[in-house]
Amino acid sequence: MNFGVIGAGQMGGGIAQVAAQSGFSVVVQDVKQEFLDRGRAVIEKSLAKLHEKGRLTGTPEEVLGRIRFTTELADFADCDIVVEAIVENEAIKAQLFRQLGEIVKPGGILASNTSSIPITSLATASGRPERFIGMHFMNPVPLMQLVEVIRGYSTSDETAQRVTEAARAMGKTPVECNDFPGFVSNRILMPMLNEAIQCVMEGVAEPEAIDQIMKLGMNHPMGPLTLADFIGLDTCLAIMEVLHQGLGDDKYRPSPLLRKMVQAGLLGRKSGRGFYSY
Ligand SMILES: CC(=O)CC(=O)SCCNC(=O)CCNC(=O)[C@H](O)C(C)(C)COP(=O)(O)OP(=O)(O)OC[C@H]1O[C@@H](n2cnc3c(N)ncnc32)[C@H](O)[C@@H]1OP(=O)(O)O
Ligand SMILES: NC(=O)C1=CN([C@@H]2O[C@H](COP(=O)(O)OP(=O)(O)OC[C@H]3O[C@@H](n4cnc5c(N)ncnc54)[C@H](OP(=O)(O)O)[C@@H]3O)[C@@H](O)[C@H]2O)C=CC1
Repeated sequence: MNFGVIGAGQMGGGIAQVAAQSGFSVVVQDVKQEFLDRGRAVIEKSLAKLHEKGRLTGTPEEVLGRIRFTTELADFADCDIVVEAIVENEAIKAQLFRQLGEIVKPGGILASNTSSIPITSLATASGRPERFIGMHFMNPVPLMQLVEVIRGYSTSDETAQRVTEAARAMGKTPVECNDFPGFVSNRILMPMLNEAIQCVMEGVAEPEAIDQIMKLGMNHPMGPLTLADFIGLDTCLAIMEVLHQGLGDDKYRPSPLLRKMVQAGLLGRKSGRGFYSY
């Protein structure tokens, strides 16, 4: 299997890693060499950790040897499946898929790891809607079980089947749903994180207390503000905007504090500061 990944950020790097762990031959692309170098370093660290715990088949070097890093989209020409994991912005993703539709071999499947953007719109941009699908991995990819598989309006059964098989080969459990804003995962998760942010804004409790209450009281592995910082506050805001616009209900209005923090460049873990400092 020739597997392509676009974007070497936290999701793209993780997807490339698990694809290589399952024996696929992987190409990862990002716009600048420095992003590729950073992505590679994160993958190396994760592989070392898994190896140390005896949870890796083969050595980290063997797995890394199956990943090729590039800045050229042309290197995806021979891929069987390409998963996009760039910034959560519909216009930027659509532009990328217009290009990819021209580059990837006709039988190749294009997939998006988008958290919320309509799969059907991206499928139209790609020019190959039958061979387009949502393949939504969870963060951190090497540790999380789920892949949410989202069919667009024209996605073929064969495409859904091939992507489901690929997800299983990557050690994941694929679960299918339909193309509605935020799908299932973020339609349910993100309003909870948004509400936690609203609690900070209204002074209901300090961030640490909100996280403790949800961890100890609901057995969540991470408190909602820790999780929002982990996902990236820019990504959380982008998802809330899609829910708000797409479902047309003010219950999905992004918290003004979330908007202000993103404007201030406080994006969470990836920028060094969000609700906590890293
Ligand atoms: C926004 C979207 O569109 C969709 C989304 O993804 S939403 C986000 C979904 N994800 C979640 O909700 C994650 C919630 N958090 C969790 O499930 C857990 O905190 C977790 C699985 C991340 C960690 O589990 P944990 O065992 O309780 O925590 P922790 O002890 O910190 O980590 C376990 C180990 O895994 C390691 N680890 C963490 N990330 C790793 C990675 N990427 N690769 C390899 N190892 C990793 C840690 O270093 C740690 O190792 P040690 O035991 O040696 O210290
Ligand atoms: N964070 C999460 O928990 C999850 C995120 N997702 C989704 O995955 C996608 C990526 O998110 P995440 O990995 O967190 O984001 P990151 O910000 O970590 O990574 C995005 C990467 O894509 C690069 N990029 C930006 N624009 C382009 C472009 N035009 N062409 C190629 N590469 C580009 C970025 O470069 P630069 O540094 O220049 O911006 C960066 O390396 C989003 O759609 C998000 O919604 C899905 C599941 C979970």
